[in-house]
Amino acid sequence: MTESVLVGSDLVVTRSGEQILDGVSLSVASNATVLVQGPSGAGKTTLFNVLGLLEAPESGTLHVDGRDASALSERERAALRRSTIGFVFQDFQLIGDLTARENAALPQEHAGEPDPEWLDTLFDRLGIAALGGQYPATLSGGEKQRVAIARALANRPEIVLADEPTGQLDPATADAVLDLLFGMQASAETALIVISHDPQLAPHFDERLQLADGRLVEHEHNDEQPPQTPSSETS
Ligand SMILES: Nc1ncnc2c1ncn2[C@@H]1O[C@H](COP(=O)(O)OP(=O)(O)OP(=O)(O)O)[C@@H](O)[C@H]1O
Repeated sequence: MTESVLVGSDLVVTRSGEQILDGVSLSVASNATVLVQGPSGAGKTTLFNVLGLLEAPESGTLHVDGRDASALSERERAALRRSTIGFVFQDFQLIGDLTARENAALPQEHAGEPDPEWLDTLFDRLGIAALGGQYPATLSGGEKQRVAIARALANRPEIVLADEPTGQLDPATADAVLDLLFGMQASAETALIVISHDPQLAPHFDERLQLADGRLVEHEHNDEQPPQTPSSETS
């Protein structure tokens, strides 16, 4: 049985008296791919922030890589976030006056663990090896997204969280970016949690969660196991 790398239980977030997350519970296996869907305003980005330790829930518990995040100080949560989670933000969030390579290297710098060979590997696999010296303003949306993916994976995180990673891309580039994200997820053995409106993404994921009004209203497992061979009962 694969162990869970992320376990949220009864997560609640309230803003201005309104429940934005209303008792969300979920468990993500260490190599699972999970798609979180839901209409605008359902609470997807809020869930992304909570699962990514960017925002503390008002109540409920969250275990990340076996550690109870609710019991940690702000500083400890930041350290846990840096060491276990890679983020791909909807708007890339690349720093304009750093090159692509410098942007992707940031998590390694923050952790004090430079690993230029791994960055080379990431840039190669993502097809952006030639773009390392360029600044974000000179990159296309798809190229920026690839740099953002390289940055998310720079520290070999256990969990990658991606908020609408294909939202700003044309369909062909979106497909290419998704392929890369899945390819990297499989080879780096991370859990991949993607938030997206796009219903076409669903078949690619092991699990699909549907959020509505801050609640998890559906949880589907996509069983792609090959059909079982007839059991020994006939032999
Ligand atoms: N800082 C805030 N203060 C008050 N309400 C907020 C705040 N941030 C988000 N909300 C509200 O919380 C609800 C959920 O927002 P959230 O961004 O998590 O939804 P979402 O599912 O990601 O939406 P979208 O798909 O449009 O990005 C929305 O009704 C939003 O208006």
